[in-house]
Amino acid sequence: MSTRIAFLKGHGTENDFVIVPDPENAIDLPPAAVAALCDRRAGIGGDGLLHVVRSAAHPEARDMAGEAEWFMDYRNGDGSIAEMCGNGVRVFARYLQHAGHVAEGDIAVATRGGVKTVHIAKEASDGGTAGGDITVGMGKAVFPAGDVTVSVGERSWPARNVNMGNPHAVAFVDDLAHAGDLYTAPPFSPAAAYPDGVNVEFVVDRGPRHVALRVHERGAGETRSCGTGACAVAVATARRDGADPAATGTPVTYTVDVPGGTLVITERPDGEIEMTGPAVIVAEGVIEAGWLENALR
Ligand SMILES: N[C@@H](CCC[C@H](N)C(=O)O)C(=O)O
Repeated sequence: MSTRIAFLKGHGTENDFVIVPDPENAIDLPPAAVAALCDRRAGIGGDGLLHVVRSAAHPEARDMAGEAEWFMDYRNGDGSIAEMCGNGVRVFARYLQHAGHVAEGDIAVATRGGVKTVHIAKEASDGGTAGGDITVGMGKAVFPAGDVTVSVGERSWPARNVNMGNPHAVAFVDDLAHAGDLYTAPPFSPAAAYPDGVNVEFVVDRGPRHVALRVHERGAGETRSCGTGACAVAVATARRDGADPAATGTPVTYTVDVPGGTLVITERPDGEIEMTGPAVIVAEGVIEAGWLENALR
């Protein structure tokens, strides 16, 4: 482990990340190091960590290097690995722009969930400091068969099993407060539905094609936003509402309010899902020499 590591801090709708630029994949980031960096009291703090590596330098991304120069090696805040992070990929693209690796417009980013197309919009004409919104082609949702139940305390709900590269259980509730404090992961059944754990979204209606969610993320706890979760919620809500773009040939758009902001999700007739939202770089610095070694003792 190098003793001096440059980092940045960023967020997308308040889903926040420690960003570790490491083009040549020279930094060893075992799960305990990631958890120490994401610790909100003793570390920098974040729901997750974005390890920024050239695809050609990472064994999991080498075969995507021809399509996408950069690989988002995403880790959850507890150090576990996830297939995809929707807010993370927007913040990742914002970092690449901030560092001068890419310009506004279309880029490709390699992820464990495949290559994602990302569009970095021009900065808003009002000169907002966060830059323009970023739109990500999130791929298609998969609906694994079988009923799932999610519970919190005495209450339980049927949930829609949606896979956005990573697993989600989407439960429609009468009141977001019914999700409780979400200090622990909501139990689900059957256990076989999610052998590797699950992200659980609780959803209420806000208006026509407008919903709000709370989320408990696998590997992070309750967060202020989840991009893949918002996509899972949009498609689950569309099916509940009888809206299927593949059947009608018309794209369907949902506005998804999350505790940390708003995301706009469109499902196209070919099943491709696009997510649009903000991505902000907050700070940058250097990790104190020796701190990580001490944290890992
Ligand atoms: N916050 C993310 C999802 C991160 C991964 C998730 N916790 C998992 O383990 O699948 C997002 O914005 O999609």
